[in-house]
Order: sequence, then C-alpha cells, then structure tokens
Amino acid sequence: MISYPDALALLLGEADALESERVDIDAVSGRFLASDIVSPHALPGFDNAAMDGFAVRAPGEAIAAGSTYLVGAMHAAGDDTDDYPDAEACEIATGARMPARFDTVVPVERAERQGDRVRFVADERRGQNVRRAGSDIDAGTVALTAMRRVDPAAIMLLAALGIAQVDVVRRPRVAIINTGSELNPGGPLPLAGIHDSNGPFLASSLARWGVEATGRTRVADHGDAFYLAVRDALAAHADLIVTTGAVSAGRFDFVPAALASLGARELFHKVAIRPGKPLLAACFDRGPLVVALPGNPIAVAVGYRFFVAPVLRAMAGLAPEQPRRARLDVAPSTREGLQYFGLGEFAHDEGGHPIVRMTPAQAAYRILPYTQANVWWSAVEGRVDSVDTWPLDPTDAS
Ligand SMILES: Nc1nc2c(c(=O)[nH]1)N[C@H]1C(S)=C(S)[C@@H](COP(=O)(O)OP(=O)(O)OC[C@H]3O[C@@H](n4cnc5c(N)ncnc54)[C@H](O)[C@@H]3O)O[C@H]1N2
Ligand code: MOO
Repeated sequence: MISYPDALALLLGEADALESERVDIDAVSGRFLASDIVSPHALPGFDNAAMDGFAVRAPGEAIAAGSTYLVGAMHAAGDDTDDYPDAEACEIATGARMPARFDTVVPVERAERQGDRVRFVADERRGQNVRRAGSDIDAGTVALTAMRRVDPAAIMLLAALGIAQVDVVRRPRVAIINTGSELNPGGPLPLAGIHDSNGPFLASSLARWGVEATGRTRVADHGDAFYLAVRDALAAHADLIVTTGAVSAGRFDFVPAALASLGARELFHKVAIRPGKPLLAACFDRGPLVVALPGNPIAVAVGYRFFVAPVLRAMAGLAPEQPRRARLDVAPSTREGLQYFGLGEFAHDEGGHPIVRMTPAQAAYRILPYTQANVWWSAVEGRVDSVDTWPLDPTDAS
C-alpha cells in the first residue's frame, strides 16, 4: 500500500498552480496574491499630527514649560493650506497635515488657552506627536508579497495605498459529490437514515478556502447516479472533484469503476493511513483531479486536511505546509505500517515545550472529538516524543 508522503507527491504532481486574474479589492478577500504589491506612494503620505492639540515650531530641541504662542487658526484633517504667516501656533486635529514650518504638536491636555494665545504647561520635545511621511511604508517598497492570502489586514493596507484592483490566483472550481442511500438533508429521518454531515462539512471547509463551488450533489448508492454527477462536474469545468463514500471494499463501492469508465486515470487507491485508508485519487487528462474520500466523517476530515487542502495550496501556488513538532502526552495505539492522524489540543508543558494532549474517544465515526480539538497530529508506530502537528483548519496555516 502506498505511503502518505508518496501518495501526496503523486497527487501534487498533478496539481498545477492556476492562472491569475485582476479583481477589485471589494471582492478579493480570501484570495491569493499572484504577484508582489509594490507601494505606489508613502504611508502616511505627508507629515501629520498624532494628537489633537497645537502645532508649533519649536525654537530649539525643546519648548520650555510656561512658553506662550500666538494661535493663528484651526487646522483640521483634510485642510491643505500652509498659509499661516503670522501664526506661532495652530490648533490642529489628529491626522491633519502639518502646515509648512510647523514641526511639533503639543497635546491639548498640556495647553491652556489664554485669549488668542496658548500657554504650554510642561516641557515639550521638538518633533513630538508628528507622524512622519513614509514612517509606515515608503513608496516603491514591497508592501505585500506574492502568494499571501488577502486577509482583512492586507485589505486595509491595499485600501490605504489606494490600490483598487490586484492580480490574484483564479479560484479553483470544486464539485462535491456525497454518496449514500442512507443520507438525508436536515429534518426528520426515515428508519436507518442519517443526516448528511460530510456534504455540509466539505462545503463550509471549501468556502473558507474561497473556492468557487460548482455544485454539491447527493447521490444514492448506485454507480449510474454517481457517474452522472461526475459527468455534470466535468461539464461545469471543475478543477477538483471531491467525493465521499462508496470507495472501500463493499458491494456498493462503485466509485473506482465509475471513474474508470469516464476515462479517469487512477493515481492511487488505498493509502497506509488511518483513518481514511480507502482513499482514492484520480485525474482526467486536461480535466479535474478527483479526490474520493471514504465516507466515515473523520476519514473525510483527514482527507480534506491532508489531501484536498494540499491540492488547494498547490493550485494557489503556495509551497507545501510545514508541520510543527510537538510531544504527544500519551501513546496512540498504532499499527505497524500505518500513519495515524489524530486530534488533540496544543499546549506547552511546564518546561515551555510544545505538547499535544490527545483528544479522548476518537474514532472514524465520532464527530464530537473533532469539535473539541484545535490541532491535528500524525504519528507512526507509537512514537510520542516528536510528532508532526498541523492547525486544525488549513486556512490557519502559514
Ligand atoms: N470489509 C471492509 N469494510 C470496510 C473497510 C475495508 O477496508 N474493508 N474500510 C472501512 C473504512 S476504514 C472506512 S473509512 C469505510 C469507508 O467506506 P466507504 O468509503 O465505502 O463509505 P461508506 O460505506 O459509504 O460510508 C462509511 C460510513 O460513513 C457514513 N457516511 C457516508 N457518507 C456520509 C455523509 N455524507 N455524512 C455522514 N456520514 C456519512 C456511512 O453512513 C457509513 O457509516 O469503510 C469501512 N469498511
Ligand atoms: O480509514 Mo476508515 O477512514 O478508518 O474509517
């Protein structure tokens, strides 16, 4: 049986980075930058006041307590005049551009207005409370690097720089197909029915990635329905098809045959991992990749985290994710030759070393432990001293 690293390498060998497109920043949240963003101008764009108070020109390195200045005008944010020829001081608002010849701001709390003059009650330093042009970012420097996800912080910077559109990687088109005659949407269940939880899980996971969903289909356990659903995904030009169920050894496990009959080339079927062993991957020539996950919910979570998410990273042009090492607090029961993926809670021990506390009661069908964990770990043959760990959600990975 193929190992996880070998299977992943085969899969990623078929996952090319997608092309880029230009998108308005209002619609770019969650996308990946296709190229560096170079700052078109400095931020701040001009020297401006950091506090409400009085702009003055300091006579030397300091202003002595008790000094008084003739106040010329009120200078608010947005005022562009420099023309205060007779003023020794200007009332100024936070963010207002420093008028020419003024170099220092004394906050209003340390100033007393006396008619048309202002008296400063404490010693003040020349240049204080002025936010210098370019002190956040200089013109012509790299503000954001290629492949970075456009998060709200990036949006704030892009907007401040006045950049209205950016080149980002095209969103992958992904189709979800959930198989199982026992599956039902929310609401009352027939005897022996269950609610489809893998479909909503995958839809929400993929939405967090910012993929373009081309459809989510639930099909009963027979090959023809699955065949038609895959054909629809091909017609919708999906880049990736993620399926659940019907991929192991049972009578209704029609996924491998249906994919083969549609012309898909199998990359691997069954991986030496637990849970998720029956996982299958295939690809269509000049068409989508298919990741067929076994139906057990935690096998789907593992398949998404360790097969689908790496494909999405590759399609976004990102380098493979690097796990963090940590110690597991108890030895998992592992079997020789299998790589185990499990859930845990990331913490630090008394010595400050990273440790993962294993989430209790884990099994491929049990969903509750998944909701109680914040990290995935992976161990081979009972090793606990140093295991790989990953954030629970791949969108939290760097
Ligand atoms: N004789 C063998 N039996 C099984 C093997 C095996 O190697 N030999 N592998 C086991 C493992 S491991 C897994 S995982 C499952 C995977 O089976 P399938 O991929 O064929 O999945 P199903 O049989 O369709 O479903 C398995 C399980 O998951 C539930 N399920 C399915 N879809 C959903 C959904 N959308 N939402 C919630 N739950 C779902 C389904 O009801 C079953 O309980 O096979 C083992 N058996
Ligand atoms: O590999 Mo299965 O996914 O353990 O339940």
